Amino acid sequence: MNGDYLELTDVRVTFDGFVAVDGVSMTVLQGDLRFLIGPNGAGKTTLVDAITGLVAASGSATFGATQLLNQKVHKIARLGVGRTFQTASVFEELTVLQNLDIAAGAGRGPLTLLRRRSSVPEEVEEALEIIGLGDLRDKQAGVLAHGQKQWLEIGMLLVQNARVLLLDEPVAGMSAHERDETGQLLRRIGAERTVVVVEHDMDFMRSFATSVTVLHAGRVLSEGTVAEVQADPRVQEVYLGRAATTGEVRS
Ligand SMILES: Nc1ncnc2c1ncn2[C@@H]1O[C@H](COP(=O)(O)OP(=O)(O)OP(=O)(O)O)[C@@H](O)[C@H]1O
Repeated sequence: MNGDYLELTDVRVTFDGFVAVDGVSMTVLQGDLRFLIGPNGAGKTTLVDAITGLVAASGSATFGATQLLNQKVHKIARLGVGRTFQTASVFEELTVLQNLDIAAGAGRGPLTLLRRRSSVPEEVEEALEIIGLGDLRDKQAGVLAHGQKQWLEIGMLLVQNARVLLLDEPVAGMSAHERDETGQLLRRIGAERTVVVVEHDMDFMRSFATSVTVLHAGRVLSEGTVAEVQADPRVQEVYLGRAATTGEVRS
């Protein structure tokens, strides 16, 4: 096993005395496509916020040998840990290529950024290929379909050399076709990276998760393969029972 894995130990986040994340420990290996599921308010997004520096936390979250908790947001990004939000945050007036170029420049100094580019950098070409937006490179991001914007945002993490990707509900609002394309994309990028997907879409989880962690009231309720967590009576009681007919769980 190389050092490319995310290890959380007893992560705890408190808001004014309210414990939102209550001692979470989990390990996500490179090549794993880990889904983080659980009812609304379980603490999924707060856990991702803690790992990416948006909220203070106690405990430990390491990637390689580096402690991520309570570091500055930009430092965590530079360490190779990237995230997306529920709403895609791309620059709508800029083209696909410009969005990727700016993201690629996040790690470079201002002087290098100002220098005119004669060709498309290799990492941007690669990202375009992986996210399947090569033909749309000169389109304004604002005219992309919802799914394509999410893929562009993932591409922006790839050009920043993210080794850990934390994706918050990446398929929310997508068509069935877009969901499937997104699953294939996550498989491609997940083979060489550590990917954690926060999701409520249980059909999507069943199709693409290689492992699942179920959070409930800030704690890990269950963890294992899709089959294992689905068969866990505690999970059925607090969460999956409600999804039996809809495929989607919202409380
Ligand atoms: N900034 C904050 N201040 C106070 N409480 C917060 C804050 N952020 C989140 N919480 C609370 O922490 C708990 C966990 O919220 P969180 O958004 O992490 O849950 P979640 O599992 O991501 O839910 P959802 O599936 O609805 O996105 C909730 O009770 C929420 O109200």
